[in-house]
Amino acid sequence: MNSLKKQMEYIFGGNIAVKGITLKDMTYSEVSEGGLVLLSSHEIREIVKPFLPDSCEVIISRRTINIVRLEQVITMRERSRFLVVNDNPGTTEETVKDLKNVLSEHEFIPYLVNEPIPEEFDFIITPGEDRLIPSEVYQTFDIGPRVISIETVLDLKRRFKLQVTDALLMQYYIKTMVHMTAKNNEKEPENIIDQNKHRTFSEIPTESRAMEATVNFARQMANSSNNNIHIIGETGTGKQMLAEMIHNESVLKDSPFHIYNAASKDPQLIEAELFGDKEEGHPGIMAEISRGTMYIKNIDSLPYQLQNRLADHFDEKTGCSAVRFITSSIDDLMKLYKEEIISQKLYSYLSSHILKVPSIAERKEDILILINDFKSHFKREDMEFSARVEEAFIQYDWPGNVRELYNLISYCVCLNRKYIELDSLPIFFSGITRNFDNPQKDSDFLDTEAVIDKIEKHGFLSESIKLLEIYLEGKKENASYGRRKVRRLLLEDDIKMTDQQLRLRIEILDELALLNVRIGRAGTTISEKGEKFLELMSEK
Ligand SMILES: Nc1ncnc2c1ncn2[C@@H]1O[C@H](COP(=O)(O)OP(=O)(O)OP(=O)(O)O)[C@@H](O)[C@H]1O
Repeated sequence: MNSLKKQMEYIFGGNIAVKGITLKDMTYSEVSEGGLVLLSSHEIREIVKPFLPDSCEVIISRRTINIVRLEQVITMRERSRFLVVNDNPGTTEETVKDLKNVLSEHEFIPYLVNEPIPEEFDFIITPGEDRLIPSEVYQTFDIGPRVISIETVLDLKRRFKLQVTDALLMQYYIKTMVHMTAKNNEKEPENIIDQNKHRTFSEIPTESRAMEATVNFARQMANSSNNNIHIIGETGTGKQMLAEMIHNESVLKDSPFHIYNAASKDPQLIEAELFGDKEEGHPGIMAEISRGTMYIKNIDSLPYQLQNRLADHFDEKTGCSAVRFITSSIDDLMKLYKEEIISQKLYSYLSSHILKVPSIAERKEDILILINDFKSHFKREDMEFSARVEEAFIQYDWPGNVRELYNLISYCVCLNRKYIELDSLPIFFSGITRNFDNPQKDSDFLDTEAVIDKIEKHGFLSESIKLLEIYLEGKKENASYGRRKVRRLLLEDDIKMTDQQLRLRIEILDELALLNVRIGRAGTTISEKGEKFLELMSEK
């Protein structure tokens, strides 16, 4: 799943917001109305269907072999015979077909797990399933897991009406395949949601007194014998994470952690899911749970008439140390009770052990700490934010809290740059620039010597300066120049460059954050840092 998500992010470069979810983490509220769902295979369609709102469009990603990884196989002597090993008959057949299409000079024989090994072949080939290889005797080519196909990429382009040519998208596609190949041996960072499964309180990075108090209280509750805990906090503050931590540090840690989200559901469905459905013949979650922690999020969305029934269940399970209930809400419990959203009986169960998770606005001292934590999570400790970006992060209100902060850092990671400037941040982050009408100069961030050093490794400094000047001209005229026009303007200054040389220069300047390279009509523009660099160079 991580791999498919990464491919999408690399290919579409931030033009599409991508969220990855594994089957085991799927819940009813995971996909919002009107979203587009890309499934990794046909097989999971029926399993996923009940979790998706009717208004969702579902497409199945066609997967194919990663051509970039075929280098060695392409150079083998002709008419070599390969035994193809994959995880099921369907995917084996598809892999054989794709290999035959691309490498018609060789022969490919499908291998079916649990069937005798065919008699005659020279090598084994597998798309990342080397654990299934039936014989160690033969030389094996592992061509890495199958990748999203170009048809699916073009299909997505059409559906999202992206302003990018097929040719450019194709180039990004190939670049992504090369990237996937180069990174193949590196361990992908785990999904942060999966991480909660092993997380404990010691992993909450904080210097906020409010957060510290919450964690200390949670630690005490984890090991106390009370069955009910209620967590209050704005969206994305980490309520679910805290609930999982409580579970992980309690005596129940080896039992399951169940999640039920009561938000945006039909009352009859909630009743059937929690308390059973006689016609369908299932007893309901409450009757089925015999051990572990049950986390019910958005408890205030539970229909009023079901609340006392739930409270009765709490009653039944009180004293039974095998089950604990943790509930959560965004609003304060007293307010919910006063507004008659929560019944008196349920209130009396929930109000005795309350944890409040502070919002980011209430713990601004933690912003840079959290950012460092996320940078190391993505193994991108080298990524640096300019002083203005850091300042803007502190100023911003973060309505989506830690989730929004995490998403923004993962966006920055996808930019694949060392230095992040204000104008590298996504447009939706507009709130951040509001306070910067009079921006202070960010001179200490620009290490001119290091920049010159890097530029000179790839060509003449004077040429890159000219290039930046051209883009500055373009910015003043409010025009984004294509490469052909840039080459013509360079020629006027007697600088002759092939398209490939120009592309490389642009890439280097992009890496140094002196240029902002964007796909499609947005085009390439000079960044604030690029302008600053030109200013400093003209003073020299
Ligand atoms: N202190 C933290 N350190 C690291 N990651 C955190 C922290 N707090 C939250 N997160 C991450 O932020 C994201 C949101 O957290 P979580 O889902 O627990 O929030 P929530 O309050 O339950 O949100 P909602 O009410 O919208 O469901 C998760 O990916 C979580 O792992």
